[in-house]
Amino acid sequence: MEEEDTVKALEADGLGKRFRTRWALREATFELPAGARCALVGPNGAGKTTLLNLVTGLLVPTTGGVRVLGRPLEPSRVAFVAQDKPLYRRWSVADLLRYGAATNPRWDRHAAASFLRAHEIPVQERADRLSGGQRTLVALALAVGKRAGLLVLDEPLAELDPLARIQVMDAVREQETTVLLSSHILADLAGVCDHLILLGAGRVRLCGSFTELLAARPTATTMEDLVLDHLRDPGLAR
Ligand SMILES: Nc1ncnc2c1ncn2[C@@H]1O[C@H](COP(=O)(O)OP(=O)(O)OP(=O)(O)O)[C@@H](O)[C@H]1O
Repeated sequence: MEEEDTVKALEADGLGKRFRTRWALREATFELPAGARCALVGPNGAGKTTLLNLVTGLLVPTTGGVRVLGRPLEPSRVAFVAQDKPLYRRWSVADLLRYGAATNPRWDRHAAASFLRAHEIPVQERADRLSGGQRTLVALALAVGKRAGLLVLDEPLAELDPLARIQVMDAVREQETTVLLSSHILADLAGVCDHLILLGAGRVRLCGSFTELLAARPTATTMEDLVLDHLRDPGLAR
């Protein structure tokens, strides 16, 4: 039991990515405990998508590496909801579920189906005929079915109206697995996340649980205060 408690869901050690001569992310070292729901925030161009692509194995790091649940990164252990979701918009939701079943070794069709039922998503509908919020929920259902140890979401709230954002964040809150999600909508993250990684100009500026981070900065009373305080620092601009 003690050993289980100390296994980290995600560890990054000296993680960096350079595109030609430009570093998108440098020397990122952090860890997330199992069960954490972590907000990844930072200004445009700070390196959030790059970090998520490294954590999911879509990009190869220039330096350092990532471990998931104490082991070297295996893409099958990470579920990713990318910004452009879901992948095949001309397919029906049922087709997407069949694809999930065919491509994931630990596919849990009951979990995916009950997630879709709970959110009243019509499974015979084509993905491109669903609303943006429903499409995000379908992408989340596919991630839930994958039964991965880490769920990664890149700006799941972008372009969603307030009601859809609430629905998506409620769905994220229900997840028992470790979640890492990027967003610019701080107010929506605060009610769901308990950990924070703040990136600025390609470097990790803050990382930890809200409780620890707020205790270390007595002038901030909320996660939003904390982030805005740091974002106003001109050193964060690229
Ligand atoms: N494939 C690429 N080739 C060259 N440069 C890239 C590439 N991907 C990202 N970059 C650069 O790396 C930096 C970080 O980009 P990234 O997309 O990770 O930032 P971000 O924090 O996700 O930004 P946003 O909030 O605008 O989505 C930027 O300067 C970007 O131009």
